[in-house]
Amino acid sequence: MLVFCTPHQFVESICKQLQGKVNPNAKAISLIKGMEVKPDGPVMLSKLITKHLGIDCSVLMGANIANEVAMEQFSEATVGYKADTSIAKSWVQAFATPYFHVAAIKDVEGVELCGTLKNVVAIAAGFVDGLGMGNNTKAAIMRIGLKEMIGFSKLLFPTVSDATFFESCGVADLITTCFGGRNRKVAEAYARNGGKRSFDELEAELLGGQKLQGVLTAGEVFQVLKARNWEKKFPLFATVHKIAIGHLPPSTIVDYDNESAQKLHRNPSVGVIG
Ligand SMILES: NC(=O)c1ccc[n+]([C@@H]2O[C@H](COP(=O)([O-])OP(=O)(O)OC[C@H]3O[C@@H](n4cnc5c(N)ncnc54)[C@H](O)[C@@H]3O)[C@@H](O)[C@H]2O)c1
Ligand SMILES: O=P(O)(O)OC[C@H](O)CO
Repeated sequence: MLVFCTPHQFVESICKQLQGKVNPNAKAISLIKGMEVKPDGPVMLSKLITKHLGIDCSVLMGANIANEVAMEQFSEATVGYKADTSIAKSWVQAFATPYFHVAAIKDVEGVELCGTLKNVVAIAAGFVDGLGMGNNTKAAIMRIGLKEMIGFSKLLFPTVSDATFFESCGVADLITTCFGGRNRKVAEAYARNGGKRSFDELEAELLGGQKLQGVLTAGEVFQVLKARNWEKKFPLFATVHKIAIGHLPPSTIVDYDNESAQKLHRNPSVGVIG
């Protein structure tokens, strides 16, 4: 059993180092929240691991801020698996404890996209905090962000299930990250400084060697939006990226094209009910 848990930007190089050294019967699981964007489109990391190592790869995502899990405080997680129920059962057995409840669902892309995209929304939530706005604003941003997470996931993978977003990997992880995560923390500092200190500088100062995922993911999501002409469908995702690279001021996080957002919410082609 191989467990992958590293910042997402290093996965491909790690896989290349492992090539030819892994038993073909091994099973992998990725706890990594992020994706890669290749010239022909986005690639989920579970797929990248399978491609490089030729082994099955499930994912485990959820509302799991590491220090709280380490203190054995009750939390839940979701295993996303491809097809084989016996593999899913073995991962649940490997991870579950009385204080860490694990459920498995057959929606590997949906579970992985929840973990990936919530980091972009957490950056937006951090901007709201840094701007001194209150809980109503943060809740609004989280609601719009969740709608964009669902819409984007279903456009990329029509098999993604609505039910996935109500598991720990979905709404629960969104909530914990928007209130207690590192993405939120660094984005708050970025907005407090009016966007004048870079994310790289703030990450180094505030995270003591740990790595942010949301800013890179916002850039990767933006590449997909540009390539597919979806920018107007996902105004929050696009705005987070533009703020993070300094093309817009942090205050614009509540100032994006609301008309487009309303259209997204009512557009049945993205499977979102207004
Ligand atoms: N920390 C959490 O609360 C938490 C919870 C759930 C999921 N995750 C996800 O797990 C993944 C890993 O997060 P983390 O918090 O454990 O990592 P982290 O931010 O603590 O990053 C440090 C790790 O990255 C490794 N690293 C640094 N540079 C590297 C390089 N060039 N090549 C390879 N490895 C390198 C370090 O050795 C170290 O193990 C992320 O995708 C994150 O979103 C984290
Ligand atoms: O600290 P963050 O923002 O990387 O979030 C950590 C985990 O993803 C929460 O489940």
